[in-house]
Amino acid sequence: MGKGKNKDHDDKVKSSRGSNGHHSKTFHKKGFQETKYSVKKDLNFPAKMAMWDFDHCDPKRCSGKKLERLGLIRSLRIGQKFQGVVVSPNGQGLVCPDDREIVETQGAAVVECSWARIEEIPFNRIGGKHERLLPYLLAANPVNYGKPMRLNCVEALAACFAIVGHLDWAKDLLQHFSWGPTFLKINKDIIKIYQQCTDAESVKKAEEDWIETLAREKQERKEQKATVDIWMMGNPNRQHDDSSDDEEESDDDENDYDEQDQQSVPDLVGSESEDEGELEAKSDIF
Ligand SMILES: C[S@@+](CC[C@H](N)C(=O)[O-])C[C@H]1O[C@@H](n2cnc3c(N)ncnc32)[C@H](O)[C@@H]1O
Repeated sequence: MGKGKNKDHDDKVKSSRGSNGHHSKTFHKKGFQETKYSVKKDLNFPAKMAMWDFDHCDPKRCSGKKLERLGLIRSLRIGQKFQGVVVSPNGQGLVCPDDREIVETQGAAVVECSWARIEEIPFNRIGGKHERLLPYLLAANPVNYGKPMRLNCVEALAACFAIVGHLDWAKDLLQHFSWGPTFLKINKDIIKIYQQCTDAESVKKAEEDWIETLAREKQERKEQKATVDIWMMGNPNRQHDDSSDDEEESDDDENDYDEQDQQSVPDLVGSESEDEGELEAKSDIF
């Protein structure tokens, strides 16, 4: 029995040559066929995917490396260009539904690096003819959860596929990550809007409208909260002072309200500017 088990194991462990030219051993783990060092091709995925990997990240937490282990993505060398859509902080226009044909025929690529070390990337030696930014989307990965624009590599690729109309590809890709489906869930509404656009300009307009709507809704929520807070503070005073002159009391209340209102203005403005800072994180990042 022990012999048979070993034989079975030996059958599964095979030497193969990865895209980086190194020999590597493949092994089976949790239903996937992975390789110890890099690549085991999953030839079933419908789109080509590639990355320039600058090895900035912890391999255990790096989504690009995981895609590579799954055989879904290939590594490109510095100096090598990519024919498909390059989703990159160096992009000019935004990914848009008009990119669909390029993605379908040539695929999509990302730059696997640390956000903190982005200035070290030799963007002039990587990339391609179709370099793109992503429009406003929220990250769902554990490192940058809830932050706009700070997507990791698998989220960036999935976002690109979803925007060009391949939500099915996005789902397939993200299902390899426990938090992956959450990315599509928290961005569901805005992805639908982007999918209905055509070119980069229309996506830009949709993005601006979305950010404006978010900012307005946030402002309204704050105003509602401020009003509720004022009434919560005001009502007990009324109850305590019911013996005093109604008119005078009413004037005081009004003054109190004004004062309160005045005081709350800087607070609202202050916290709103923080929010705007968050909404404008996109321009801060790039
Ligand atoms: C900076 S790396 C971080 C990778 C991370 N260490 C991981 O585990 O995947 C993320 C890459 O995804 C792409 N990306 C993410 N958000 C983007 C955005 N808003 N616009 C353009 N590209 C983006 C870029 O290729 C970027 O270099």
